[in-house]
Amino acid sequence: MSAELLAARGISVRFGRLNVLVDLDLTVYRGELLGIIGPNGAGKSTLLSVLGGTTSPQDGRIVLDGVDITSRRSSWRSRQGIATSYQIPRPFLGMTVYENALVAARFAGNLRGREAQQSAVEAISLANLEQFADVQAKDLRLLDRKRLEVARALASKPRLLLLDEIAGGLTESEVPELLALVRGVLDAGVTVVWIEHVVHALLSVATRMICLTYGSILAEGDPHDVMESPAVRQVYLGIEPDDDVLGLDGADQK
Ligand SMILES: Nc1ncnc2c1ncn2[C@@H]1O[C@H](COP(=O)(O)OP(=O)(O)OP(=O)(O)O)[C@@H](O)[C@H]1O
Repeated sequence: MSAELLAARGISVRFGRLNVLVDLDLTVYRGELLGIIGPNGAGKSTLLSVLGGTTSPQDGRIVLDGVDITSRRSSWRSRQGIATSYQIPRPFLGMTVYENALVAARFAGNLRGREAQQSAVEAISLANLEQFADVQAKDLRLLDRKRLEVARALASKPRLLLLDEIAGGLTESEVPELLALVRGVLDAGVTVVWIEHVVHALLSVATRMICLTYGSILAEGDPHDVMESPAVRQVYLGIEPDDDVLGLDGADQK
């Protein structure tokens, strides 16, 4: 079995005259958590939607586990194991947590009967939502709706989970609970690609990191090395090479 789960090659996306992704190559390795950061408008969400199949690139190829999926729709990709969770959860509000997970297992995962039921139960358990299984989604607080969003994705039995800014809107005290869930997903053997602006959250779980800017990869590698790269600090954090962010220059002045 190859270490590569997904390979995107030469991906270009243009919206009118705007080049959003430019001849981009991306490899996702089995079992990793690949974090993607970058300034607003860098093309991160577009990249995720290209992988998930909701945006078609003008150029490029995407291969999942040796199978060319470039021309496959998002519904086909979800049945083949690519699931996405978005920043703003969109569960069926009038359905219970269990019903939401079951619908995802059946329609996104194409599972039937007991297999669908079992997958829904396992996903709810992994998302730590058992106590809310019979609660309607509309009655959940934001953190639990986010858990449900991830549970719905897990119920389809993904090989690759795409997370689009799922920490957005949470309080600082809620972020660790979300991180525990993401760690559980990784431990369950699901490969994860996570776009996030809450960088400290991403840094605590990412095994590899990419910084995108203007639709191209600016830096790639060990998460802390990427964050410390002068180019990333300049483009993403707005810290110029000469900036004395720690106040060291003044330390010796009397
Ligand atoms: N469907 C679309 N039609 C036209 N332009 C689009 C479309 N989707 C995205 N864009 C533009 O493409 C660029 C990249 O958007 P994208 O959402 O991928 O960036 P991002 O890196 O995810 O940004 P953010 O961090 O703000 O979410 C932006 O300029 C955006 O306005």
